[in-house]
Amino acid sequence: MKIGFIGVGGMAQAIITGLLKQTKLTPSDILIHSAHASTYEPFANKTGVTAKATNAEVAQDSDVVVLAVTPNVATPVLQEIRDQLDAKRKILISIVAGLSLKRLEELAGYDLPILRTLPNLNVAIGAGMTAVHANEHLTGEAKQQAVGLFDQIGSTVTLPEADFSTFSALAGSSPAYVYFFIDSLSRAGVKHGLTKAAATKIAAQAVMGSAEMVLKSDENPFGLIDQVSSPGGSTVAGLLAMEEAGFMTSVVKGIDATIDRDNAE
Ligand SMILES: NC(=O)C1=CN([C@@H]2O[C@H](COP(=O)(O)OP(=O)(O)OC[C@H]3O[C@@H](n4cnc5c(N)ncnc54)[C@H](OP(=O)(O)O)[C@@H]3O)[C@@H](O)[C@H]2O)C=CC1
Ligand SMILES: O=C(O)[C@@H]1CCC=N1
Repeated sequence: MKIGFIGVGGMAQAIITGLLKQTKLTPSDILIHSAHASTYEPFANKTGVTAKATNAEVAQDSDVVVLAVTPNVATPVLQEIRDQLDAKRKILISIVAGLSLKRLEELAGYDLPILRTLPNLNVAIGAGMTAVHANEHLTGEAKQQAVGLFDQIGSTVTLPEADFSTFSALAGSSPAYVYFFIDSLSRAGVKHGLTKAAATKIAAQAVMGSAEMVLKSDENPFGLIDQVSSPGGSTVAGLLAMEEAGFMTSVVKGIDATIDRDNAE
């Protein structure tokens, strides 16, 4: 199976890196093209994937075409490759935030099997979280194959398209917010005398363990907060100070702004 990527930015590179690490796909199975050779040629040289000269060549020579461009250029790019998207032989996977299946079908072909996805950057290490929704033409083995790509680089969840914006904030953008939280913890460690490297490792390991605890424990997060907060202790003092500075409100406001921006696409 040949997989072609149109757009080779941060997210496409993360998916390709994850696929090469976690699946049986080899660099020769992957084709790429993007707007600037200065982006895709060094990536092809580094990973061994094949750089093509045009978007149309990628679409022509791939069984699965992954649309990984920014939303503002998705329309002209799909118009450019539409003739190559033979509905009997190709699957289109879109990772473009805010681009509906209806719009994808209008632009790429009404009979084309299409999987709309919203992955996150952690697919690069096989720990992604990806929402998927297939159109009516993507069924059976072809659907399993397309969704299976994302199952192999993390977890997937099938969601109604109406929930994609919320998912995008909670899982697509949230890695940035969690990295920000880790960096904030780490900076506080530096303020109190730790090196940045030591503080970052300590903070990241604590966040990773805490996420795993939430997933594996029967308790909800508030129950776990209570277990950490010894009566009269330091944790509850820290929690109250964070809340006084608006911790939960700032997180919810950030998610609201993320959803609003996604809906404006
Ligand atoms: N970043 C993330 O965590 C996530 C991103 N997404 C979605 O993934 C998509 C890509 O985002 P991201 O990787 O962050 O963005 P980037 O800006 O990093 O990548 C966009 C890519 O599109 C390419 N491109 C622009 N114009 C064209 C064109 N005419 N033909 C071919 N390629 C073109 C760019 O080429 P060049 O580099 O050569 O200029 C670049 O490689 C977006 O639609 C976004 O919504 C979804 C989930 C998470
Ligand atoms: O910032 C963005 O628009 C994309 C969508 C989800 C993550 N990154």
